[in-house]
This record gives sequence, C-alpha cells and structure tokens, in this order.
Amino acid sequence: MTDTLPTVSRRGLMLVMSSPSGAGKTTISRALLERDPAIGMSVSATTRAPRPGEVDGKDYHFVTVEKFHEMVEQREFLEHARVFDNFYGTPRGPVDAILRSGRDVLFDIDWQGTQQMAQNARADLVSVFVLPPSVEELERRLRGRAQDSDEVVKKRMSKAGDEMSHWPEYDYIVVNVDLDKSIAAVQAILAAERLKRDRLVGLPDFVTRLRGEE
Ligand SMILES: Nc1ncnc2c1ncn2[C@@H]1O[C@H](COP(=O)(O)OP(=O)(O)OP(=O)(O)O)[C@@H](O)[C@H]1O
Ligand SMILES: Nc1nc2c(ncn2[C@@H]2O[C@H](COP(=O)(O)O)[C@@H](O)[C@H]2O)c(=O)[nH]1
Repeated sequence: MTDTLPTVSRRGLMLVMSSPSGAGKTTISRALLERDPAIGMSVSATTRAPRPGEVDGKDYHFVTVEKFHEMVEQREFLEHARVFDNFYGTPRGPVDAILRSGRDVLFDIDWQGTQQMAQNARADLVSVFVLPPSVEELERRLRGRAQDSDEVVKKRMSKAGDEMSHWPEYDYIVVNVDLDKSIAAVQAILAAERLKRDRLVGLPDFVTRLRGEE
C-alpha cells in the first residue's frame, strides 16, 4: 500500500502505455520512472534480438523461442503476444512483487497485451494510448532512432495504421508532439488516478476516525 494522504493507504495501479512503434512511449516511460520512485517498470521477455545499447534484464529479458514457449506453458506470463514476428510477454512474478511493495507498475505493451490485462484486472488498469503528431513524423522518429534496419522500419510503418485503430480501447490519449508536455500529461493522469475513491482502501477507516474527532 502507498500513502496518498498522510493516513490513507492506496491500492497500487497498473499503468499501460501503448502506441504504434516509434510514437515515443518508451521515451515517456523512462522519464516517468526517473521522476517518480513510486513507479516500478515491468520488464518484458522477448525473442527479439537486442538493439545496440539494450541491456538484458533492464530493457528486456532476451530469451530464445524455446524458452519463451516454456514460460508460456509454465503460466509465467500475465499476458503475451506475437508482435512484428517476435514474441513478447509480461512476467507475472515481478509485477506482483512491485504491487505488493506498494508501488504502481508501468507496462510498455501492445494492444493485444492490453486487452488480455483488461480481461483479468480491469479495475486496477489505467491505459494510455500515445499517438504521433503525423505519420511522416512517426517515420522520422523510427528512422531517427537509428536502431532498426530499413526492412524493420518499413514493416513497423505498414502496421502503424492497424495499431492506431485500437485507440478507442484506451482510457486516455496523448498526442506526443512536445515530449515534456507528453510526460506532464501522463504524470497528470497518474496523479488523478491515484486519487480515485475505489483505490483508497484506507478511506473508510480514515473517515471513521475523522468523524470520531467531531
Ligand atoms: N515528442 C517527441 N519529439 C521528437 N522525438 C521524439 C519524441 N518522443 C520520442 N521521440 C523520439 O522518437 C524515437 C522513438 O521513440 P521511442 O523509442 O520512445 O518509441 P516507442 O513508441 O517506444 O517505439 P517502440 O514501440 O518501437 O518501442 C526516439 O528516438 C525518441 O527519442
Ligand atoms: N503484448 C506485449 N507487447 C509488448 C511487450 N513488450 C513490448 N511489447 C510491444 O512490442 C512492440 C515492439 O517493441 P520493440 O521493443 O521491439 O520496439 C511495442 O509495441 C511494445 O509495446 C509485452 O510484454 N507484451
């Protein structure tokens, strides 16, 4: 439980960020993590090859296809999906541990994973879909990241329209024009969601105590 008010404990929430590849959700997520110690990141497992600079265990758990299927069979994932010819999944254990420690969990996952999470834990889920300002800017960002081959960029651009069609399934939409404004928008979403009445599990006792002081 996390203290929101001096004596009111709160249930942790799960903040999901999705977008077409390159819109900026990983950049926004990293900034949130740096600025807010009450958030822990869910590190996904993937069969994708590491990009230059990516660190195993920090950016992803890089696993073989065999290991991934073993994890699926052992029911180790909260959700999993095939995205752009690779498998991705959210390991269950670390998410439970972060929530138990009283913090919120941030997920960078696609719409398929978000749908699965919504089926199992809708009340604790807050979902944000990040849109690019334009398709041209999306491609500029994917190419500017300079970490994927031309073939990979083309494939991701060809899927962007399908991915963007899922925006109505999300609680909030952030059009990522200016990075600082987008970070501030997600921080505002988080601040409001943390104050939702249903999440303040200590509220009945708190109000009872307040009323006893009348
Ligand atoms: N508001 C912004 N303005 C300009 N560039 C941005 C902005 N937000 C992010 N970027 C840049 O766009 C590129 C893609 O961002 P990022 O890797 O965060 O995208 P993503 O949505 O996480 O993509 P993927 O789904 O492939 O992981 C990065 O080089 C990042 O620095
Ligand atoms: N359903 C899931 N989707 C995931 C997970 N981890 C990442 N992703 C999504 O995959 C694409 C591509 O990511 P990239 O790192 O290869 O660019 C992107 O949309 C991610 O959000 C996951 O565990 N489950």
